[in-house]
Amino acid sequence: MARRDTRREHRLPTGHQHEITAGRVALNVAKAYGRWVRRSPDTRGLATALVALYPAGGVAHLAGADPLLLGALGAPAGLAAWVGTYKAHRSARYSATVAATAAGVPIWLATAAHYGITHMPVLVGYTTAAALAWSGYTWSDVLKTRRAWKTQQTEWDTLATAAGLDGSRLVAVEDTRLGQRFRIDIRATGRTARQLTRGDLAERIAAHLALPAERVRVTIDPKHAGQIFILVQTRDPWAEPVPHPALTGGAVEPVAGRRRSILDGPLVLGLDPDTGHDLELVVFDRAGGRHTMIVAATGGGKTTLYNNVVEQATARTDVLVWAIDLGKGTIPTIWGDALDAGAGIDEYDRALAILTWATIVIKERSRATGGRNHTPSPTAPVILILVDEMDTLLGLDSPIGHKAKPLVEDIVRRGRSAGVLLAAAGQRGTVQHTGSKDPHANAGNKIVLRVNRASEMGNVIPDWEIQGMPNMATYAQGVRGVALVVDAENTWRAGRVRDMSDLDAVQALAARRGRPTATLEPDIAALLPGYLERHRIPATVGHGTVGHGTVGHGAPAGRLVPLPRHDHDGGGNDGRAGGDGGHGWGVDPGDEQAIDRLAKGLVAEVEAKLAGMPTPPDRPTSLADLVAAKAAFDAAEDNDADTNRTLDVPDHIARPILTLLAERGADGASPADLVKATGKGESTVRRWLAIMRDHDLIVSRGSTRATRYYLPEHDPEPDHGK
Ligand SMILES: Nc1ncnc2c1ncn2[C@@H]1O[C@H](COP(=O)(O)OP(=O)(O)OP(=O)(O)O)[C@@H](O)[C@H]1O
Repeated sequence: MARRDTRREHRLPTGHQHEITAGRVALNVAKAYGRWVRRSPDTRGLATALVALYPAGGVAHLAGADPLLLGALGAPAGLAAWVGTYKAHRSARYSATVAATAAGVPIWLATAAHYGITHMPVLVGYTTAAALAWSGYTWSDVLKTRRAWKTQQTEWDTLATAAGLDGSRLVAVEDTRLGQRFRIDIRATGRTARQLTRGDLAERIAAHLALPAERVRVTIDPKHAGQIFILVQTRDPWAEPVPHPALTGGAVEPVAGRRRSILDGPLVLGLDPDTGHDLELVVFDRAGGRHTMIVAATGGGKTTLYNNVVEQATARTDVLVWAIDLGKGTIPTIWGDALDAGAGIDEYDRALAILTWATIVIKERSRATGGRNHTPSPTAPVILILVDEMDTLLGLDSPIGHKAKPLVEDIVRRGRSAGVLLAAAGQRGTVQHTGSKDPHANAGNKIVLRVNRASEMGNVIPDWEIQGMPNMATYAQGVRGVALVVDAENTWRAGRVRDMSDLDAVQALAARRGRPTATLEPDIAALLPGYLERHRIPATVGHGTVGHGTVGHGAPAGRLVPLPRHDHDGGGNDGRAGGDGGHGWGVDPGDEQAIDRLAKGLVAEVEAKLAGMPTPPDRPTSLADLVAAKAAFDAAEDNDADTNRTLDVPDHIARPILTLLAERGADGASPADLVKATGKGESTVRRWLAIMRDHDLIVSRGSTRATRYYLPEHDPEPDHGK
C-alpha cells in the first residue's frame, strides 16, 4: 500500500501534488464532520442546518427573492410539521418546537431577503431564534426518550455480548416493581427461544449484573417465536413480609351482610412480588368450577396456604367448605365451626361420609340442571372440599383408599359443573399419592409450593420448563411460603402466600367468623346420610374445659372457642346455636365476649336467612279467614266449582303441573306423575288438581283409578259433558 502511494506521487508534478493534498484534507475534515453529525443526527444535524441557513438568507437577499412570497410559506410549513410529528409522537411540546422551527425557515429567508444579513439586529435576532429552536428541540421529551433508549440499547449490547447473545436486539424495556423486563429480538442469534429459556442465559446475565441467578428469568414470548422476555429483579423481592390483612387488622372482617359472592372475584392467596399483583385462585366463576391440585414438600406451607383458602372461601356468601385432614387434622380443628363439615385425625368414616355427600349433591344438582353449570347462591352454595395429605385418604396405605378412590374420581369428573370442587394437597403428585391420574387430569388449577426436587414439578406440570415457570425446588432460596399458581390455560404467577402460619391467630379469626350463613338446598341436605347431625359436640363446655377434639393449637388462655367434634358415633348434643337440647350453646357462659360473638353471629344468620323473604302484605289476614281458607282447601275435592275458583293456585304448584302436562301433550299424566313433579303429598296434590280443574287450567278424564290429566288443548274428549 505504501509502495503504491509512493509510485503515484512520483508520477505527479509537484504543484498538482500540493493541490490534491489540500483537497484531501478538506475532504477528510468534511468526512470527519459527517461522522460526528451522524453520531447524534438530531441535535448536531439541526445545529449544522441552522448555521447553514444564515448564509442561505444572504443568498436570498442577493438573488432579490420576494420576501412576501417566502414569508407566506411559513404557516403551511409549520402546520405540516405539526401534523406529521404529532401523529408520530403525540407530544405537543415536541411538535410545537418542530412546527415553530419549520415555520421559522421561510420567515427567516423572507427577513433576510428584505434586510440582508449584515445588519447587527438581524444577526442577533437570528442567533437568538436559532439557539431557542435548537434548545427546545434538543431538550424535548421525545429526544430525551430517544437518548435514554439509545443508552439502554448500548447497555443491552454490552450485556448481550457478555451473555453470549450476539446479534440480539432490544425491542422494549418495561419497568417492573422490582427491576426491569426486556423484550429481546433473537432472530439474528441463530438460536430459538426454547433453547435460550432452557440454557444458562439467565445465569450468565445474572453473573454479569452481580445478582443471584434466580433474580433473572428468561421466558418465551407466547405471541412471537422470535422474541424472548428477560426479567431482571434488581431489588430483593422477598425483603418485605406478606402479612394477611385479616390478621393484622388491615381488612374489615366480613359479616353476613357484607360478604361477597364467589362470582365476585377469585380467592386471593398472596402476592406476586414482581408486579405487586395478587396471587389469585379461581375456584368458581361464570364458566363453572375448577378443581385444584396442590403439591408441597413437608413444611412447604400447605397448612398456611389452606388457611388462606379457607379464610377467603368462608368470606363468601355462597360457599361451604368441607375439610378432610386425616393426617394431622389441623384445618378442621383450627377452623372449627367456620367449616360446614370436617374430618380430622383417623376420622375415616367422616371422610367417606363427606365424599359420599359430595357425590349425592353432584347427582341431585346435575339431575335438576341437566348438567348445566350450577348457579351458586346462599341457598345453593358452591361446596369446596379441601383434602390435606391426600395419601392418607387415597394412597396405597390408606385403609379407606379403595372406597374413597371411586368417590373422589366421581367428584373430579362430574363436580365441576355442579359446583362441587376439590382442592387436594399432597407431598408428591404421583399416582401412589393421588390414588389415580384423575386428580391431575381434571384439576384446572395447579399449585406448587416448595418442593424438594425439580422432578416433583414435572409430576404436576409436565411442561413447566417450556412455559418458563420457576423451579420451586430452588426458587427464592430460604424464603418460606412461596407458591406457583397455574390455571387451566397454563397462565401462571409465582409469589408468596400471605402469612397465616400463626395458628392461634387463625383460630381466633375462625371463631370470630363463626358458622357459615350459606345452607345446602334442603331437599338435597335431607338426602345426605348424617349431614343434618354433623355438628354434634359433647356438652363439656361451660365447665372450664376445652371441647373434645381440641389439639395443641388452643385458643388464647381463658377463652373457649367452640370446636366441632367430628365423631361418627352419633352421640353428644347438638352444638348448633339455638339447638343444644338444653345442654349448652357451644360457648362458655362465663365468657362475655364469646356470648357477644354468638349473639352477633345469630343476628347475622337470621338477617341472612330473612334476606330473601317477601315483604308482608299491607292488610293482615284474620285468623278466622285463614282457618276458613284451610277448611276450603281441605275440602277441595268435594267443593263446588265456584268455591274452588275463589282459591288461588300458587306458582310452585301450578308451574310443574302445567309444564309436565304441556310436555306430555295428548298422553296426559297420571296423579302419580303429578305428585312426583310437584314433590308434594298425594292428598295435597289431588286437592290442587281439583282446584286447577275448576279454574279450567286442566281437565281430568277417566274413572278414579285410571284418571289422567291434560291441558285443555290436549283434551281427548273435547265434547265431554256438552
Ligand atoms: N406464607 C408464609 N409466610 C411466612 N412463613 C410461612 C409461610 N408459609 C409457611 N411459613 C413458615 O413455614 C412453616 C411451615 O408451614 P406450614 O405449616 O404451612 O407447612 P406444611 O406444609 O403444612 O407443613 P407439614 O408438612 O408439616 O404439614 C410455618 O410454621 C411458617 O413458619
